[in-house]
Amino acid sequence: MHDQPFDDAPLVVAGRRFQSRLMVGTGKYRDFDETARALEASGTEVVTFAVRRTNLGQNTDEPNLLDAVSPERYTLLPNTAGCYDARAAVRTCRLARELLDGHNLVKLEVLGDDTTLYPNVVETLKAAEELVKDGFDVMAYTSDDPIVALELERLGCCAVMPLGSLIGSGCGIQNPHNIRLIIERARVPVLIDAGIGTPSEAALAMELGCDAVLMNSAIAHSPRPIRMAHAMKRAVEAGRTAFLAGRMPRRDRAEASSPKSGRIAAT
Ligand SMILES: CC(=O)[C@@H](O)[C@H](O)COP(=O)(O)O
Repeated sequence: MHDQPFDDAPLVVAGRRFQSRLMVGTGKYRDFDETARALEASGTEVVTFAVRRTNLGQNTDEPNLLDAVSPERYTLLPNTAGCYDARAAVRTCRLARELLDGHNLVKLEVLGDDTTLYPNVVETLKAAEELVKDGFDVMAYTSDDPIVALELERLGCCAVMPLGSLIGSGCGIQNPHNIRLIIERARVPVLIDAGIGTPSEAALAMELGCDAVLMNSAIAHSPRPIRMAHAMKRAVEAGRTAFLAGRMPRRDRAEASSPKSGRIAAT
C-alpha cells in the first residue's frame, strides 16, 4: 500500500486543532492589505501581533488590525513583544484578554535587551507561572536551552517556542542539536520562533521534528512577501512530510545508487 503523503494528524495546542503548521506575525508589512494577502498565501491559521503596538479598535483614528485579520477566520495570538519584565508581560496579556472578550491564548515573550531581543528567561519563567495560574494558555518564546524549555512545560505552558536565532536576524537555526534535545524531551508542542530567513530553514525546523514554525520577518522583509509566504507554506509542509517519512541513514562511504545485481545490472 502506498503512503498517503499528506495524511497527518492536526497540530493541537491547548485543545485547539490546526491543519497548518505555520504561524505568522503581522509586523513590518507595508499596510494591512499586504498583511492580509500574505496571511492568505501562507495558509496560516494562527496570527500573532504585538498587543502594545497594534490597534485593535481602541484608537478609532487608525486602521484596526481586526478588519484585515478576522477573528472568525484566524486564531489570534496576542504577544507581549516590547515587554522587558514579568510585570509588563502579565499586564499586557490581561489587556489583550480584555480587548478580545476573554480570549486566553497568548504568546509570552519577555525580552532581555534592545540589541539582541534575546529572551530574559528568568522573567519569562516568572510571568509564565503567573499567567498559567490566571487561566491563560501560554505559548512561551524562549532560548534554545532544553532545561528552561522543560521548566516552562512544568509550569503549565501549552507550547514552548525556542528561537532559531535572534528575532529579525534571518540567520536560521543556529543550534539544531539543542532544538533536537528539546523535541526529544518535551511533551507539549515545540515551535521554532524567530530567526527563520528562508524556506529551507523552515523546512529544516520541521525535518528536525518541530511541531510548527512561527515567523514574521522572513515574509514581511522579502521584496515580494506574498510569494515568500506561499514558499514558506510549501516549505513547512515539505519539511513536515519529510519528517514523517524519515530521512535515509547518513553513511561515511559511497553506495552506488543503482543496484549491482538484477536484470539491468547483469546485462
Ligand atoms: C512576530 C513575533 O512574534 C516575533 O517576535 C517572532 O519572534 C518572529 O521572529 P522573526 O521576525 O525573526 O520571524
